[in-house]
Amino acid sequence: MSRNHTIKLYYDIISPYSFIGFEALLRYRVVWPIDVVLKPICLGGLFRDVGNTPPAVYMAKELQMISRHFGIPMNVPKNFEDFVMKANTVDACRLAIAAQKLRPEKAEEVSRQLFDRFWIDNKPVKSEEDLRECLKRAMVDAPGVEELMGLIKKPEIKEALKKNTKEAQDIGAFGLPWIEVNNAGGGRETYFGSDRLPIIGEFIGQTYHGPLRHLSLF
Ligand SMILES: N[C@@H](CCC(=O)N[C@@H](CS)C(=O)NCC(=O)O)C(=O)O
Repeated sequence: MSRNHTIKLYYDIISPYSFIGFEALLRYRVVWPIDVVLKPICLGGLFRDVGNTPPAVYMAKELQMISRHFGIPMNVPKNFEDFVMKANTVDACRLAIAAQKLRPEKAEEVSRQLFDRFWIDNKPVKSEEDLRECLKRAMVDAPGVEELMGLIKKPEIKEALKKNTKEAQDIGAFGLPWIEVNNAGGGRETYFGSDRLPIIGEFIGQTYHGPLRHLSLF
């Protein structure tokens, strides 16, 4: 049995701060004794259910600075609001869940490729072709690509995305990334945002050394 702290990360590919939180936590897995559990959800559904309509004020400029800080080459399109409002990442998030079920060893890389395509290449992650491209980049084998593309249409995967979204709501989420930390001593805390690693560190008795610490360990 693992004696690590368990961190659940609730995220949606549409959320740029989720991308930062995803990479930040996965990087810290080699720095802190943590297990990271990925929980793709539907941010639109969460906002609707909790009645949140957040303003996108200052986000575009701030994101460019944050991505530099983290060394994640995100691109914030000029038509940022339009880009996000017109996007649909529901099937992308279903694919992230399907990968956890069918190709767990590829699940992280599938999410990463979806985030990369949307937030680095600024390309949609909506059509079958878009999603197939991400699976190929994640080095999923050809039969796996076909199985996963079939699986995202199945009720069990649609339900799993709804279940994760409801679970996030039940633990207080109103935005993303939403992070639940269960420390090894039995304590539990939840956090909103990719910028909470210093206080998460405090909760699990670890020090935060900035966004690039993992690089100095190899
Ligand atoms: N300070 C947080 C901001 C996160 C954030 O603004 N997330 C957006 C989605 S990308 C959200 O859920 N906003 C809801 C709200 O602000 O109420 C961070 O750095 O991660």
